[in-house]
Amino acid sequence: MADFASLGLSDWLVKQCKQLGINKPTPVQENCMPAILEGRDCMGCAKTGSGKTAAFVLPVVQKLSEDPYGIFCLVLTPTRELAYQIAEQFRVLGKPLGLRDCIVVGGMDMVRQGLELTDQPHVVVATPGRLADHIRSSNTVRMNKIQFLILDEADRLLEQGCTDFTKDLETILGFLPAKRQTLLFSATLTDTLQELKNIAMNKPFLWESTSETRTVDELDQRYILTPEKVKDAYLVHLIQKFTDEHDDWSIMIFTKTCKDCQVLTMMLREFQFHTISLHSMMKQKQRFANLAKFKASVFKVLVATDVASRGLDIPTVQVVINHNTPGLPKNYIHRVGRTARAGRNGVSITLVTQYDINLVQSIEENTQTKLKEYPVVEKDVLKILTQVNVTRRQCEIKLESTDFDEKKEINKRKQLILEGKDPDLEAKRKAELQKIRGQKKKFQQKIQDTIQRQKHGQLKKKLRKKAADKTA
Ligand SMILES: Nc1ncnc2c1ncn2[C@@H]1O[C@H](COP(=O)(O)OP(=O)(O)OP(=O)(O)O)[C@@H](O)[C@H]1O
Repeated sequence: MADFASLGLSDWLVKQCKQLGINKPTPVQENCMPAILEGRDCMGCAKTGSGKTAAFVLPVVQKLSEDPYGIFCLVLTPTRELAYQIAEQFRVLGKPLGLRDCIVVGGMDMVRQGLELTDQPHVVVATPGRLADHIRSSNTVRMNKIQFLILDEADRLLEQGCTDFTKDLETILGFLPAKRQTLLFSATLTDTLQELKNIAMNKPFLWESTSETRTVDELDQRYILTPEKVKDAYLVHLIQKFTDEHDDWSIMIFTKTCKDCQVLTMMLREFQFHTISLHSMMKQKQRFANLAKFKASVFKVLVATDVASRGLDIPTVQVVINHNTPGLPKNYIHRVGRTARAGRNGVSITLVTQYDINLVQSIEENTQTKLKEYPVVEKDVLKILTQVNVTRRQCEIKLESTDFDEKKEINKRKQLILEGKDPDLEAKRKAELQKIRGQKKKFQQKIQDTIQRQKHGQLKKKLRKKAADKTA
């Protein structure tokens, strides 16, 4: 196996790696770093927690030490928390160089960011929306000397999910020099490979780990089949069990919506679990503060939406619980990848209702892994069922008395305005669409009823004929 020096890193950088416990290159580092140092575009697809960040940070820092000027490298990433984590790696590994970074993310002071950007940092780590805002609104930002463009979690940046980055990416890509190295990384790159290849134009070096499975072997993947109404009781039971048995374990719980995330946090607190939350309806400062407290193990339970599912590297996370079964296999891969990182063990437990069985099948097919049932003594869960459900309802009522839903509406309107849409017109369109859907449903129901009636009539006829034949 190669060492970092033989891959082309200077002695001082190898020393710097050692200080971080990075002694031997992981496969993604061993394979991608030489190509990047040679000047090639690169696409690296490797499992969660396999060291993809250092696979691009190290060659950039090496190159920067050889020829530093202007804003040298731009990293784009889908979430604000991830931007801070990546910047931290640049800062630590590039410390002997006096590397200067600038973080450009939404929810933080735009004026200050603007000033930092004009101060020509070596590395800019940004979320696409905020950086595109700076580019559109200011003529002082210069990025014409960029040597590296890096898209971390590249497939997420390009997919058209609930946050659509495509317009912002267009603005940013149009602003960058064509002559540059482009590096794309993710644990689920293959799903959008073609679109990604169009961004990395110079015949990119593509490296993909050869393993058949898409999740790490150190991860024990489990499921619990439960009716919807018993889900929360299972959740409380699991957390009680893990916190009783392992006082140094941290637990991440993923939920489908911000509201669910908030209610579950309130509920778990009622049961005296030290719980905090992370979702997009929180103020950014609160998001950072909560994540810092969770990382420092001040709080051992974090309830989060998918905003925390990608990239976050928190070594103490030993358990991931999916309160809802993720609709897409790749979301599952990233969520459960928050544990069992860098060779450590971890457990994931997905709560599955009868309606989610096909989702589990597609997760199993996609990851090439079979989820095993997690054994639970059912009567222990049933014992707490009423108490859990009553507590949840109380928390829901408490939340309804706040302006949580109102804030959601305001945020939605803000988002639509930012996208150049008229919120009232959109609401009208949505209502019309719902009306049409309702009519369609009614019509389908009518057809179904008629078919049922006809079948019933035919059956009756048959039975009558049978009875008549018998008596004859
Ligand atoms: N060569 C190495 N040896 C030991 N540890 C390493 C090495 N490279 C990176 N690490 C550590 O492994 C952990 C996971 O790395 P990283 O966050 O880069 O994973 P990733 O592949 O980007 O995962 P994800 O797909 O979830 O974003 C980090 O704590 C990092 O410091």
